[in-house]
Amino acid sequence: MTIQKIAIAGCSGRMGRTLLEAVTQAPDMRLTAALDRTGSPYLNKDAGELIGTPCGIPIVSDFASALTDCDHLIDFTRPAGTLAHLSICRKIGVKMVIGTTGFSVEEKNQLEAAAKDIAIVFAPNMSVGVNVTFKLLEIAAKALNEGYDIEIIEAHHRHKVDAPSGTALRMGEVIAQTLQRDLSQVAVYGREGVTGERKPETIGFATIRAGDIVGDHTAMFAGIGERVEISHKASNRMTFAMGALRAARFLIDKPNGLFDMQDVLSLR
Ligand SMILES: NC(=O)C1=CN([C@@H]2O[C@H](COP(=O)(O)OP(=O)(O)OC[C@H]3O[C@@H](n4cnc5c(N)ncnc54)[C@H](OP(=O)(O)O)[C@@H]3O)[C@@H](O)[C@H]2O)C=CC1
Ligand SMILES: O=C(O)C1=N[C@H](C(=O)O)C[C@H](O)C1
Repeated sequence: MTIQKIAIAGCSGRMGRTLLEAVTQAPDMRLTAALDRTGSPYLNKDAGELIGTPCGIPIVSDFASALTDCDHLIDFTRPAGTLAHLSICRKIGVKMVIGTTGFSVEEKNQLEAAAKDIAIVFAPNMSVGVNVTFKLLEIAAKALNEGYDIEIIEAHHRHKVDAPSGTALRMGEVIAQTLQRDLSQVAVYGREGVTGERKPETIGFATIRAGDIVGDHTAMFAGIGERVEISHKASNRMTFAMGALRAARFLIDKPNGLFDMQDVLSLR
């Protein structure tokens, strides 16, 4: 068994801490770098202290030198951070697993360009359940392609900064693509005031931010006399972290290319 050398960006964040737990418990992985941004109060502390088990790896902020002895960087931070890390990984040939959400179209193009040189898995949701849900949405959209109004509802914790969630947007993309609609033309993000009647081809998004909700997503297909709801509810961030580890294993023999969890889970 070849041991994969893993670096974690944003290691003191919610996902960073969960990833620390997952990586330090994985028999085929070794944590070789734990990174936080400049100014983090955790710099120079043992990364394991964040999860109650010291591991001898200090938290540092100099990505370029910390990444020299790593195979993969797992990055769940913010678009600006991920893009800065991307350019270093591209330069020194470190593969990336990117879970960050909230990228603009232009920023996503930067990921695609970097994937010419390094292998990347980029997915708004790394859980197996959500990725199976995307397949269920294809089936539902194909069968309920007329006479059903489509709405996507998502709920997350009070600290989440982007909306709608990356997963909700991907759900919209999957449905729009199946129905040969252009999401940028048919998406409706929230409603207020005298909105007029619903246009049949629209795909609506509704966002809830409250408490400690880990991540709930529902796609509703509402017709006359019935409605179908396809839901996923995450109750623990470890489901995302385990998906990220699967993604890193998937990348071992990939020299370059941009992949998502549908590739990792052979769902395409
Ligand atoms: N794909 C998936 O399966 C999942 C994706 N996510 C996504 O992952 C991301 C992180 O979520 P979460 O862990 O809850 O967020 P947190 O805010 O808890 O953690 C984010 C971490 O990134 C750091 N960070 C913020 N901005 C920058 C920057 N510009 N450069 C470098 N580091 C930065 C933060 O540092 P500081 O504390 O100093 O700000 C923190 O350590 C979000 O985009 C979220 O949507 C979340 C769960 C699952
Ligand atoms: O910020 C989060 O917490 C999550 N973000 C992802 C998203 O935006 O879809 C995935 C998950 O739902 C948790």
